[in-house]
Amino acid sequence: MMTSAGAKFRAALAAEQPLQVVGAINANHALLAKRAGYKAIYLSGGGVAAGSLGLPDLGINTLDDVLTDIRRITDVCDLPLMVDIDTGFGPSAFNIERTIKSLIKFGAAACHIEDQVGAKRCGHRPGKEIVSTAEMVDRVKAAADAKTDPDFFLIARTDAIAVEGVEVAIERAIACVEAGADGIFAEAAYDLDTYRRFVDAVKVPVLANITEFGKTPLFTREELASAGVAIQLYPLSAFRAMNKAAENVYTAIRRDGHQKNVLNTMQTREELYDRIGYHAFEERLDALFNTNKQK
Ligand SMILES: C[C@](O)(C(=O)O)[C@H](CC(=O)O)C(=O)O
Ligand SMILES: [Mg+2]
Repeated sequence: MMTSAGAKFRAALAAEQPLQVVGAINANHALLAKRAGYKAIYLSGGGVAAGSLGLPDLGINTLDDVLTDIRRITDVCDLPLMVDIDTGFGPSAFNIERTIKSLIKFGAAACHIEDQVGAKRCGHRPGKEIVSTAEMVDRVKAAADAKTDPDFFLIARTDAIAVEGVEVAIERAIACVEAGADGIFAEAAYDLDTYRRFVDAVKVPVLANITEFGKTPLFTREELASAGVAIQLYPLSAFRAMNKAAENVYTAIRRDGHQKNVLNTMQTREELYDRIGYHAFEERLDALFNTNKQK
């Protein structure tokens, strides 16, 4: 029997502690992440919004926008993919059920669903609002019941730390685990002690979102390991770097009338072909032509 994506994610989690999960904004980056040695990758909601659609992370993108990006990644990369599904693309339990089933069908291994209101914001922005614990528990139950692969890894994210404090956030997280969450995402935690408290209380893998320029300090792997964190996430690191590099190139070519000053910042043609297996495809194409010729 083929190993499911969910089972692969669980194997990665068992093999590496904490498991480093990097954001891959597209299929090409998924291949780069695999090449760099990561055991799992991530599709960021903020990344789908900003990268694929040029929109802010405010709950604007739909399930279909996310599924398109998932499929493109899982078509070429066999690393287990964790997906940000924001508030689950509700409002009802039926929508959430459809979301989870579609994710599994498109090859995702794990996801996180959060307790913000539908008109959500980035977790590191002010003005967040959260739904009641009862409503979040319903979301998690709907998601857990919808798993067509029992190994699909369901993470409940709570944004409550910034809104109601750590104590309340931990209580919520415990309620989510009782409702069927396999892991907990403690969003916008601001110190190691908070992670430690979550880890001790929830007894399931805890995710630390180490996103740049946000509310969480850029804790190292060792620091997070010492707090018992199981998953460390870098959702948009490569995306931010890629955008900066693109801006530099656009500015330089516009300014200089040529690209010679920025050539050394570019991936070469050979490197690109190597990363996407271009030559192997070309060999198959040549073989195909030979076959055709013989006919
Ligand atoms: C993890 C996150 O949900 C994402 O969409 O990637 C964002 C990351 C970010 O905006 O830096 C979040 O933390 O809300
Ligand atoms: Mg997000």
